[in-house]
Amino acid sequence: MKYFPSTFYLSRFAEKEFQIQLNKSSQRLANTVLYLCIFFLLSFTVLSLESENFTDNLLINSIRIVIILLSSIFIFLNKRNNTEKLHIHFFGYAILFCCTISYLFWSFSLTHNELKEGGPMLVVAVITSIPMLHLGHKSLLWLIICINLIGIHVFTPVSISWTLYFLFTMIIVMGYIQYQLDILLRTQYKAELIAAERANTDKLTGLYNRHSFETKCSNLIAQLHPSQYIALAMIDIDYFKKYNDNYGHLEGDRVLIKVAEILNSCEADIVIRFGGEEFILVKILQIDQLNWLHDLPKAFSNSTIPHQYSSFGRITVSTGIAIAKTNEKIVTTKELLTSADEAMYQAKNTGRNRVVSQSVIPPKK
Ligand SMILES: Nc1nc2c(ncn2[C@@H]2O[C@H](COP(=O)(O)OP(=O)(O)OP(=O)(O)O)[C@@H](O)[C@H]2O)c(=O)[nH]1
Repeated sequence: MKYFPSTFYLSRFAEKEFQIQLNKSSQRLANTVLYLCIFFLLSFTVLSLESENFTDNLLINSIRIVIILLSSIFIFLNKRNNTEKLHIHFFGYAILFCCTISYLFWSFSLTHNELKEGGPMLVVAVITSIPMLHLGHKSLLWLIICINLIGIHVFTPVSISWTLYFLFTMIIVMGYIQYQLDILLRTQYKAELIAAERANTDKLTGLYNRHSFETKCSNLIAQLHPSQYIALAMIDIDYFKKYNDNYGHLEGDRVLIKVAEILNSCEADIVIRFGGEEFILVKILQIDQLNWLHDLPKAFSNSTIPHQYSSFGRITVSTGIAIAKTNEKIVTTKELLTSADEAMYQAKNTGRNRVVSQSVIPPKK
């Protein structure tokens, strides 16, 4: 039996992304609970000031003030925190939560001394629900909770059997709810991932579609090292209208699938069906790879797809490649695309079934 959905439900990468998303949504809830804690702790301190037993309870009041300060720091840090570090930050946050809430009840029992059997039940109910906020490091958080409960038992006038009874009951109930919640949230996340993947994928060829082009290309440009080049190739099937008109659209679809297969084997970093019979390939190149795709016409002649209405007698493609080296200025996706488009039309106008490359020099900003 697998106990922690975090270890088996999603891939490692997806799990990390999921935790970041979850922590972000828990951030506000966590802050609200901390504000409440601060409010209660301040009230107890003020009450103790009013009843003039502040100095009698000096240790307790000092702990209250320390927790108030710590909580305020956490709220401040939490608001400034970036998403990447939130995971680690949130763990510290969860520990503070456990301690603050335990202390709150301890404090409450000391002030009113009338928690009786209901006291530990409430304490356990609240505390056992805390790990729900943070889906990582569960075992450690449960351990902290148990230590806190022992503390509460020591400081409140309740029999050990009641505390243990409530502790085990609540752990079973909350553990079950948590397990279901873990599965539910991850199922939802998985469904979102699948929907996003579908929205970014071309149904016919299985390649990424235009929708995801901008983001993927910008991400690739951001990874470029100074010694590397980036190449964007725009590929257009020649005389495809004639193919459709004579062989029919279904046959045309089959050609698109075959073309996608050939392009997929070109070792590009990104392969996109840009729309209609246009494809885009993007790749980071080393200096010795600058003739990338120059034998693409040969690849199409090897896997002959007959097209008797083309002057070549088979399916061919015209390719325009834009190559940029980003030594000083950063090239943009738009600049690459415009240049590749120009080169592709040059390939069309000079006879089709060929590759035309041109360098892109980003304009001075
Ligand atoms: N079968 C099929 N055809 C498509 C699809 N999307 C676009 N097309 C067809 O692609 C053809 C594009 O034709 P044109 O833009 O005139 O280009 P072309 O005939 O290839 O001519 P050149 O590019 O000048 O060589 C049109 O007939 C569109 O109907 C598709 O998903 N399936």
